[in-house]
Amino acid sequence: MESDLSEEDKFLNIYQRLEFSQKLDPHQAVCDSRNQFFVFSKELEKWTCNKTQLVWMDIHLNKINSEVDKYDTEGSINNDCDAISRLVKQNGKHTDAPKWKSCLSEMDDSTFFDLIRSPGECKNPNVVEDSPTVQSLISLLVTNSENTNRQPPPPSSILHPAAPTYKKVEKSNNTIHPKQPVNLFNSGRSIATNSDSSSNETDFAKAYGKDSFNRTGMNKENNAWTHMGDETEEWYRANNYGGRKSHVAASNLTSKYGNKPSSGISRSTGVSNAGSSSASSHSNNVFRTAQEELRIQNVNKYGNANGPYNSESTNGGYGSQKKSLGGIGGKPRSVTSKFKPPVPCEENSWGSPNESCKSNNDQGRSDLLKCIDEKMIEMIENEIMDQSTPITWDDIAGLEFAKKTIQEIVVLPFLRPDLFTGLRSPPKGILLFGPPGTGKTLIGKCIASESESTFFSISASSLTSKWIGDGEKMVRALFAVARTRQPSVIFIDEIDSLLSQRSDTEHESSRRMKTEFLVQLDGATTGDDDRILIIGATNRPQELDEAARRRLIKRLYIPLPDKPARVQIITRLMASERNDLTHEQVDEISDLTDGYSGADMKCVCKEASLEPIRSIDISKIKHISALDVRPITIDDFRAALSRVKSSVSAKDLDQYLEWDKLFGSGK
Ligand SMILES: Nc1ncnc2c1ncn2[C@@H]1O[C@H](COP(=O)(O)OP(=O)(O)OP(=O)(O)O)[C@@H](O)[C@H]1O
Repeated sequence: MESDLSEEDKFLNIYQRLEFSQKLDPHQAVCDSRNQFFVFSKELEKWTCNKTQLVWMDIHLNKINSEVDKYDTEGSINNDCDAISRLVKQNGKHTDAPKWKSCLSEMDDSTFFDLIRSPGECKNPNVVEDSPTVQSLISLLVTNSENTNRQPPPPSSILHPAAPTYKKVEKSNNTIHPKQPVNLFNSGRSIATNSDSSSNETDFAKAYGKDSFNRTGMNKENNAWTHMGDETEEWYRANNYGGRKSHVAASNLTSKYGNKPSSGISRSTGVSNAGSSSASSHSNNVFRTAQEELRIQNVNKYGNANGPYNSESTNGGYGSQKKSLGGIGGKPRSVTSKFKPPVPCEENSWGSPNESCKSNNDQGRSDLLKCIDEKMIEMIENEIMDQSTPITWDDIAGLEFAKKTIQEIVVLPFLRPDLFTGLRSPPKGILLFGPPGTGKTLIGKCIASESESTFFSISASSLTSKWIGDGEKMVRALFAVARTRQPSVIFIDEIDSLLSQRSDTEHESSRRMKTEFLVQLDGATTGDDDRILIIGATNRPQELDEAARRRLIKRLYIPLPDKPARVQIITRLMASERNDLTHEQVDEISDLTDGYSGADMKCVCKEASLEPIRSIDISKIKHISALDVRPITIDDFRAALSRVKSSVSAKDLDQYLEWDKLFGSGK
């Protein structure tokens, strides 16, 4: 599936998600600058998740799909989730948060600041050269110090001068896996090398379009390093950072980094050779302040001192129109500007509502959604809110007991809430358990359409992989949106993987998501006012967390279809196909399919319906009329049955029956 998003949109999308997920919690804002490290070290764990998220998004955007296949050393990647966990495992040695924590906490201040300024040159033996963690760390420092309005680290352009790319790296024996996403903050493209600046521009322009080359504020004449040099100089002027020199001329800086063949990060960030152009721009040794230099260049280039971001200028700066990297008023966010998260309305680090929160209120948005990220709301409405064809009870074969119970406890109370109050109030959590492919999802959809509710369908594995790191926020957002769309049904497929029994070894983010889910579940299932029904579906009820089990009061076993149900499925599916099956033959097929699930039955029917096509001579298939294709016969079913087997074993069935006896709502 090719995404319609432009490269820039994709980048903004990912960048904002990352930025969003790095938003500080209030307690982190009180830490002093040295303690920041501990906080950020902790955050590295979070960063690991973000990388995963990034990997996932890349997978989703079809950027590394084929690479994932190559990566599958065990030969069985079943889904994105597996792929990601494997990628994370591989990347693990680079993002080893505890190791970083101890290594950095022991580090003296000067090593620490050296690391920030020039990670590639840091001589600390514990710092892994080329480690993406170093870059992540720097990115975190930059982003977070902006968030907290504390003393800023060096300008981000020093550390990651180039715009991010989706550069594909060929598989190699590097310690960093080739499929590891290109660090957003480190493009791997060295833009500013004087000798090949034009080719770099071409590269960059190729990747982002000619326009975006200008929009980043980096262009051929006013080349990136000159710009960086100025910014750097200003930064050093403004901040006596870490007790170091308060003023360092840009040329000094550039020669320091520019002439050394540095390794690791600085090489890849483009810092290493970047100095030469700057040096030439300062070669006449006339010292100007950064501000002056910038103004002159802007006047030359744009005809005004404010450069591309001049409010009157039609030349849109990067993000100067609608989109911006957290920038305010169309200007890109600078290192000293106050962080404006893309999150519309969570409390900021200082405990007061942020700007976008206020504007949301101004716009009169629902109170329920005011603290939820707009992007998440959008995602929920687009991806999770199910607007597929309504399902009726007649579409579900068999399962009479489950249907009757559900009608009684769910549908009627949803339609007439006034009749079902007090003792009659219905359960708000239902668990559907049973073998795969027996119609649990169908029932969920049917409940939603019959009770005229909004249907939210989410699979737990997508919560844990797709929104990894953001899972807990996603859960909160999901329930908030569901509250605004009442009555609503939230259907959670594979609920066992979301609410499996908690263990000490599980990841922090997954534990947080579980807790959030249970809290929301509790709220939704005990709140009298809410008309939200939670339906969990699982094939592994025995793995469900006890607390979750308790909250899903009605636990209904959805078994394999019995014979009448199988007849019903065959008849319904064959109704739309030409066939010459008699009642007796349908009966025979249903006998032959004992032990098949509803999904298996569908497979058999599909396979049988292909037989008439297979019998057509391949040379005639192009011209044959649909009416000339022979009808489906019993023999086609016999052939299909030799290929399609039941997917559920007798042993599995015993387990369900046993669990039903213990915890099920029975017959
Ligand atoms: N009782 C049924 N009546 C009609 N069709 C059914 C029934 N059960 C399953 N099917 C068919 O099988 C397909 C899969 O069913 P569904 O997704 O509801 O199963 P499920 O129990 O949710 O499976 P899983 O546990 O794997 O998610 C349906 O789209 C439908 O075509």
